[in-house]
Amino acid sequence: MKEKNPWHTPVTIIITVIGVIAIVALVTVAVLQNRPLTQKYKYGIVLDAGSSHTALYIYQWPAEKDNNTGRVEQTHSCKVKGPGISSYASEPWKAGESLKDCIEDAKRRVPEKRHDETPLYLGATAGMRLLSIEDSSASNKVFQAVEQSLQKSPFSFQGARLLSGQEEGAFGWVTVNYLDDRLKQGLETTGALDLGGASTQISFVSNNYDGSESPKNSVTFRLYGNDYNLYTNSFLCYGKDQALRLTLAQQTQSGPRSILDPCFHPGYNETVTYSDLYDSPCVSDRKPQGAPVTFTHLGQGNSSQCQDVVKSIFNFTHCRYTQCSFNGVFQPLLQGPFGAFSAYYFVMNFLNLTDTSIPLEVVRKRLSIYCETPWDQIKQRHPDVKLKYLAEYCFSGTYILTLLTKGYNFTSESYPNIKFIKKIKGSDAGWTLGYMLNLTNMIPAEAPDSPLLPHSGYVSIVTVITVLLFVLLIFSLRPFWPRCSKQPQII
Ligand SMILES: Nc1ncnc2c1ncn2[C@@H]1O[C@H](COP(=O)(O)OP(=O)(O)O)[C@@H](O)[C@H]1O
Ligand SMILES: [Ca+2]
Repeated sequence: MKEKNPWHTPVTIIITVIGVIAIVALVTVAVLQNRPLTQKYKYGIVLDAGSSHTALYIYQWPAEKDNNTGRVEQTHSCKVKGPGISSYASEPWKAGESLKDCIEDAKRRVPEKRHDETPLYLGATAGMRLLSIEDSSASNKVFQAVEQSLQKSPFSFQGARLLSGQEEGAFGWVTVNYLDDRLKQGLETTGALDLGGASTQISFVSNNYDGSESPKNSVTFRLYGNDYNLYTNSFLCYGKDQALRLTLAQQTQSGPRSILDPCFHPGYNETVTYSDLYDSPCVSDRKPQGAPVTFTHLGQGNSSQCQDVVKSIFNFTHCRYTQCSFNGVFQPLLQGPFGAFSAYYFVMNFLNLTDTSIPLEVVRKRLSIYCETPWDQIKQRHPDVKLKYLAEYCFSGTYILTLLTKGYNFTSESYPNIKFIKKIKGSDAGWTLGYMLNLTNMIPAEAPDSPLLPHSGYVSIVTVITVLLFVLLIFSLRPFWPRCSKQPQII
């Protein structure tokens, strides 16, 4: 006789069906209820008005998660055509006009319904710092012109202002460490090295620096529950364009008709106007009296002499602190890894020298071979590179190595701690992101509460527990199971 399968009794079938429906319903509800809300983004726009050019950056972050780290990313950047806004001192309205194309671009990139809630900031750096020293009314007019132009945009314009060197250095440091997810996790931070055209910044955390020695170099932050005591310094006139002026001023003090410049390639030959060269507060007080109108700038391509000329723009004679970098500026002991960006990256990348595991001596050797290469050959090898940049890479490379080793005291041992970087996780390294995070209060002082589990972990646990409960339920109903006896049943 056939034994009847106890699972096939109507009671168990009903329990099973109800159970399965209950599990499916429970898991569905749990998943839907806790699903991350459809991703809606918020946006922020920062204009970096640098000395050589202006760039616009668009950032986005999930609308629900303003307070979480590592969530703001750069989605787009736009390079403004023409020079930096400080170059429009004599026709300020053109500074405002110059920004229009990138604003139009941003209008297309940010969804229209978000335009009026998207904050728009403009921060100006060393070019405008120099203009405000030279001619403060001209710099005010340039700011007025860009403000007028940006107020007409559909975005929520929050003002155009001059960043201090301290802010520029500190926000660059915030950007690098935010993008690397180092702040929320309380990890050892990365120092920031920013080389611009008119100024250069160094910012890092050093254990033996509490800010009491030279307080003007100290910036303190409380971010995600951690305290940071940051050392930062900005050297005005030590961006690479102004540093080049300093070396040219050094070589033209006697008012010569021509100079043989060791930092330019052999065969390089350009006419330079004295009044152009000395038209900057970095050198204007040293303009030689009775010089001719122009001089001929000839290249010599002599690396060791170039190093000497570059070294001569740094002053190491006085230091009223326990230790200094240069020009009497306090600097604590270097510590930790460093990210070097902006012109550090452009120059070292062009020279194929971004790999800092190459020994410093080899880097110097390769650079000297490059500097000694005739100008004609260099032009032939790089027909697509802007001639102004191309002519200056030998000087710029030498300046970078001198600034790092003689200026900041990096050694052959600590040089590999530097990484030349352009972007981190798709966002440009620079002060703009840190500036926006600060102004939108996007980095909280205390660590935000985070969910115990990620969404997927939560769903798995709910499913497993539900299945377990169901199995338990089935077993607890055992007394009601139909008897399953081995005895033959009487039909
Ligand atoms: N492709 C490139 N090659 C070499 N130098 C570059 C390149 N792109 C930009 N630069 C230089 O990077 C520097 C950027 O400085 P910038 O941000 O404008 O000035 P600052 O930060 O001092 O206000 C300038 O010296 C500019 O010439
Ligand atoms: Ca800059």
